[in-house]
Amino acid sequence: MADGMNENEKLNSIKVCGMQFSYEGNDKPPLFYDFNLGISPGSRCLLVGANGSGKTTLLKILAGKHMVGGRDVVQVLNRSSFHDTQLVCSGDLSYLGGSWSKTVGSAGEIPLQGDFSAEHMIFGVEGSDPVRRERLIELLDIDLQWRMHKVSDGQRRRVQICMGLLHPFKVLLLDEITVDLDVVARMDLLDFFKDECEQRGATIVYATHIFDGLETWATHLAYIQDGELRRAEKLAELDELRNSTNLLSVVESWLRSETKLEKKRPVDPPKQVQKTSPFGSSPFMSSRHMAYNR
Ligand SMILES: Nc1ncnc2c1ncn2[C@@H]1O[C@H](COP(=O)(O)OP(=O)(O)OP(=O)(O)O)[C@@H](O)[C@H]1O
Repeated sequence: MADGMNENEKLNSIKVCGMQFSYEGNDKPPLFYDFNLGISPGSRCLLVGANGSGKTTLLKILAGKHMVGGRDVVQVLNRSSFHDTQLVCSGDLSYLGGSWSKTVGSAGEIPLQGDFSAEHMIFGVEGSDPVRRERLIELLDIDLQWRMHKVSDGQRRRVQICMGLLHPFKVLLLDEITVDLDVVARMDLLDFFKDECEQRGATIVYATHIFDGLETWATHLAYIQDGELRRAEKLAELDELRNSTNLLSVVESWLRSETKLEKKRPVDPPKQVQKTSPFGSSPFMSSRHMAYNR
């Protein structure tokens, strides 16, 4: 189906098996416990859920920013997203998150303190294809003379998005990056993403609270509540959507009817053991549940 992909990659672009995750120093039950997810190549999967349900955390785990369990627990393109740094360095795996100061896709950490032009930022990303770069600059209507510390939030965001998309990703993780964009930029970008999936077999996971125009854009939907996967299905097979005006009302009804989930199992080993452990909270103590932040 997808150019440049081997047989293994065609099975699942993203695979999460029995994942457990807690934020460090957190006494609460794990945010994710025995979490499983599989996303096939070419999918455009919406990730929905209430504030605090775990969308950003999940995307960051998939992006390899937190180490969770062993190499086989979180796999992107059949490789461990945390351990295999080539995934991000090569541009195969790209993450576009909320904050500009964070890693911009395969472009690395971007300092924003100085007076940089959009041109400086965009052309500073090495190894990008000039044709793709021109297409993105045009699509996002970027003026290369923009001074990054003087532009609007939306204009700054366009440059960030452009940089994150310069390399032809195989898996793209989007954490609500369209909030600052005007409606034309947003719709053009969504069309671009659709082309990327249909023409190159790229896979996109998009966490958002804005559902305008997504009924026909997305192929799949994953709904999480309090770190638990409640629904994961093809959008075309979503019964509620047939009897509803739009996706917004479907998701709204899910969130309104959420009841508190039963407490997940406490983290092992039990606290008492941890307290009496000779290792205390040593960072060298190996734990399947420990999160290492990148
Ligand atoms: N750095 C952190 N340390 C400890 N707890 C955290 C941290 N970041 C997030 N959390 C907690 O993890 C849970 C999930 O947060 P997350 O940001 O993944 O939710 P979200 O679904 O992306 O929310 P939103 O829709 O508001 O963006 C929340 O209860 C939050 O308080």
